[in-house]
Amino acid sequence: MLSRILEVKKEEISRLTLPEERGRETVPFAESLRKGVPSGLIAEVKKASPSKGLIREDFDPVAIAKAYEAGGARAISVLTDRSFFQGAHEYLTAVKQQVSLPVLRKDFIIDSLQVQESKRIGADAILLIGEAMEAEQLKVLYDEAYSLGMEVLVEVHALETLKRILDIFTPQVIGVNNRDLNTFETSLEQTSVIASHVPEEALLVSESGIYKNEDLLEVKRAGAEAVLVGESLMRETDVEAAVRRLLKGETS
Ligand SMILES: O=P(O)(O)OC[C@@H](O)[C@@H](O)c1c[nH]c2ccccc12
Repeated sequence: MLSRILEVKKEEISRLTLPEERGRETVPFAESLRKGVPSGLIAEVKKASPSKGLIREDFDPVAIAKAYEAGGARAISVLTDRSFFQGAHEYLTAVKQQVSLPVLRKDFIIDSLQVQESKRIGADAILLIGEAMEAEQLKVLYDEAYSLGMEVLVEVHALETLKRILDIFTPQVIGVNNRDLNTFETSLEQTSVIASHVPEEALLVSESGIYKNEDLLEVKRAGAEAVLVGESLMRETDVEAAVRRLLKGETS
């Protein structure tokens, strides 16, 4: 699956022209998550996914992001990939303009042009997926993002991938994707597999497959300092109440 997505991305990049700068001032991402520790929540605006199909029919990205903020999330993730996740750049720009939390651009970023584009559409942080490129290339895009004033969530699924990256540098924020992007298999245990190899100074985020407060407690016990949650919140009618239930009053 991941390789199919990357093929489509390469084609998109070949046609990419940079939009005008649309965002506002950037808001610190890692710092906001650290304030949420022990469970800084990145809540994701996600309409659909290749594994689950359409997740939410009644889809108003700004209303959802505002409910996430009111419920106690520390950052908002917005899917901008159109082809596989029915996302849009416009969703991110709109959320950035109307919500004060930092906004993470969730997409398959493998090229410098996409990093520049992220800044222009208003991202405070971007996702870089370890499995999507060589560690050297990831470092180049990582440095470029920081030089533009953005931050980076470096995601890995496999321990091997993390080791390749740590051989080169230590990212400030490291995410474990509990879902394997090739098979879609999801297991929260992946967080414990990775956690003991993550350097102390990096902030560890556990991503995907978190449905309830017990799941959150499980990944926290494994060492996660923040979580990234999409589907389970997107399926709820009252999104704000769902965030509160997930966090169970653990953050202010
Ligand atoms: O909907 P979930 O299971 O709560 O997962 C959210 C997020 O982790 C997931 O959307 C995700 C993690 N890494 C990605 C990379 C690309 C696209 C999507 C993702």
